[in-house]
Amino acid sequence: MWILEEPYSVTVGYAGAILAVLSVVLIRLYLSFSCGACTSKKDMNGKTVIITGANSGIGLETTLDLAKRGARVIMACRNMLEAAKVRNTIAREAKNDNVVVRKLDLSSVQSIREFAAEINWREPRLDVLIHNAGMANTFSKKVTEDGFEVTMMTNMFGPFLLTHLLIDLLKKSAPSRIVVVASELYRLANVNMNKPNPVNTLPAYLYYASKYANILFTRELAQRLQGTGVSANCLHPGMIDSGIWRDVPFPLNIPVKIIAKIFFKTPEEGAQTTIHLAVSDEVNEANGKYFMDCREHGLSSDVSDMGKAAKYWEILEGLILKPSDPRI
Ligand SMILES: NC(=O)c1ccc[n+]([C@@H]2O[C@H](COP(=O)([O-])OP(=O)(O)OC[C@H]3O[C@@H](n4cnc5c(N)ncnc54)[C@H](O)[C@@H]3O)[C@@H](O)[C@H]2O)c1
Repeated sequence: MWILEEPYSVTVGYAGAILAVLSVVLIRLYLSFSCGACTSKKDMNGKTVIITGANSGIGLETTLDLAKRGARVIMACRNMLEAAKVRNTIAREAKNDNVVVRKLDLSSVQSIREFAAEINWREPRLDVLIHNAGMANTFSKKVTEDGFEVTMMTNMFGPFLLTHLLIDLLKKSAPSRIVVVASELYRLANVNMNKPNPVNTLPAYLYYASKYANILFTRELAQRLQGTGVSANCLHPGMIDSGIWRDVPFPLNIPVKIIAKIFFKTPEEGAQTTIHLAVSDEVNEANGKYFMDCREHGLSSDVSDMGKAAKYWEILEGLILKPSDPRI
């Protein structure tokens, strides 16, 4: 075996370490330059924005940016204690006291109805609704108190119900916007029209399916809202080093954490396309589109199928809406 003399092996060791650090720095630099940043300087004074899942990751960074622009930001969160702490930091940093926390658990029909009732009662206007909250349940199958599979409920059925319950306020405040945080991982899945509430499907697959459903939903929503002054667009934030990976089980979580630290973007970088869709005048005319790095992107042909989107919409109506709920 060929063994280096000690001074050489130390030199090679140092050189290797320097090369590794340099590679990571270069990767990080590339990631931050390749990430399209929202360039709009738009002031949001007088505008009200609701953002779900606002207390961590992409949602937190989006909230901070919108608060700095002067918006009234309603942080719709599950964990009130955690959200209140984050809210205070954001209000201080943004010098905006008009940031409030409201309780919303998207996995509970009752919580969604209570949240929407409070908003409709308290808020005179709603300019932007951002469906940001999301969860990825890797292995454990879970059914909610209402009998829905938890990932589909949180990521798709809940936002569908919430949109219906807030649509009159959005229309009253037009021009207004709905922004849906989907994912490029939609390409790995499909929705099952015959089994829309897939309680016995592999949970990891359902994250991808819920993101596919988010895109179908946005496209049909945009079509139905034409002429109302309310637009709906969706986006992929990039691969982001956020809490979404927290449920990856041991020992898989260790390489995932390392990969995320090196190769994924920061939550601040990940928030840019959401912010762009929420504020920028450049997207005034966009409706039913998919964005990435603050630019419009193409979709696969099957998720662009409007017949499929219309059919899925009707299934969701039957699954989650009451006859007395507003229809879009
Ligand atoms: N991180 C990524 O690489 C990535 C990639 C593509 C898309 N996304 C999407 O971005 C969005 C934001 O995720 P993130 O990466 O910031 O992760 P995150 O886990 O930091 O944020 C998700 C937020 O959703 C909230 N949430 C989860 N379940 C909820 C429920 N039942 N009711 C209310 N709130 C709930 C969480 O509390 C959290 O605040 C998600 O929709 C996610 O699917 C993330």
